[in-house]
Amino acid sequence: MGILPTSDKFPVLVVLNPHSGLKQGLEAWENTVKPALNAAKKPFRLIESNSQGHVISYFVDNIKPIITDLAQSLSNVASGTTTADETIVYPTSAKLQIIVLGGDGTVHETVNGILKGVEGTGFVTDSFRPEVEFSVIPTGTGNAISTSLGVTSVQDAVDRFIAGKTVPFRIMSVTTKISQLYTVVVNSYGLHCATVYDSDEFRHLGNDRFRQAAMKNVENLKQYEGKLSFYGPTQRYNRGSSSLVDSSLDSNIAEAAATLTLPGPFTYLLIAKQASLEPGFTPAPFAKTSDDWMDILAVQNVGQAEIMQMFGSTATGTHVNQDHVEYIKAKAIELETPTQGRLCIDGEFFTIEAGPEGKVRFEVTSDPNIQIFHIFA
Ligand SMILES: Nc1ncnc2c1ncn2[C@@H]1O[C@H](COP(=O)(O)OP(=O)(O)OP(=O)(O)O)[C@@H](O)[C@H]1O
Repeated sequence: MGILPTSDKFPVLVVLNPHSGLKQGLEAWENTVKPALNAAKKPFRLIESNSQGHVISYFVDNIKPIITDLAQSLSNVASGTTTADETIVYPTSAKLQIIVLGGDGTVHETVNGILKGVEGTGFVTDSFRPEVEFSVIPTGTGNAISTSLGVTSVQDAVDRFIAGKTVPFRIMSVTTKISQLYTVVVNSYGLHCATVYDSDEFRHLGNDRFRQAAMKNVENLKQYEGKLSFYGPTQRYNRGSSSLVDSSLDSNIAEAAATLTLPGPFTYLLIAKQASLEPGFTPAPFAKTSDDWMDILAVQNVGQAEIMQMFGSTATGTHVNQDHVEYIKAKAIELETPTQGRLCIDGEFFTIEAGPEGKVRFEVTSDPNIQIFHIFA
């Protein structure tokens, strides 16, 4: 039996966003990541993002041929005595490695491009299910994924890639009547979303852009109308016992009746998959990159003093002990707003249409054809 090239010979895809953060991606690539790949004799293919949305369209258009090539590189040729007896044995899985030099938005584009590129094609099935292994090199602004995994530098991220240990990288689905996409870090509504929206004008300040924009929005604090409904199991933070306590054991997330409802209005609402959104800012301290929950931080109808008090404790995650903070882990939730609203999904903006027609459902799906991602940790 002859073995054709293995995945070690298949190129690592390197997605470089030269615009992320303070534009340090290219330098990190040339000075640290490329030399490490060359030293490890790992072939690579560089994909340089040239505009917003480029990475999504690249993967929508190319993921199928890439995975086909990868699967072929892993195929075994079982030989008989003559060439005519040879049969090709295709693998049931294939691991595609992707290094992202950018921020969370670039990981978001990569994940969405890959899943859009394979959806509805029968390309990912029980008999063949590719897996994607991400190495995220922190060269964005917030670097939420890297920060939440405790990655401290470009070199640390490269070392973890070379060491080769991965953990599941779970994602959330966000669905409305007319659209569907995936979130890797956080969905937000209210003050946080307004802050991200306004922060682009302060991009030259690096990480400080979020603080500047947050202060601007706290000064003009608004309340955001909306109702949040929970389906299936939930765990709610209990301040008395300082722990998460099962508040619904209902395992059916498709149930019509909500197990819990927060009536709003929301001052601040996060639906997070990562604990930290940037170094020193850990609003969802119980969130885990690899678990099958999403973490909801909800602050309803409070004033500037309560918001500032919360911000004062988010570095340590102790804000969950404050009276006005609700912290709940869930599998499926729906947000409905009485008027048109704005949702922020991994730094991108999305319009929520008013009323039941515009309802947005967030879910950590257990579909193995969606949860195909791992991350070097
Ligand atoms: N060549 C390009 N020129 C301008 N913008 C780009 C380019 N390529 C991608 N983009 C956009 O850059 C934006 C920022 O990317 P990214 O999220 O990686 O960095 P960041 O916002 O600085 O970091 P983080 O998300 O970690 O806070 C994304 O909206 C992406 O679509």
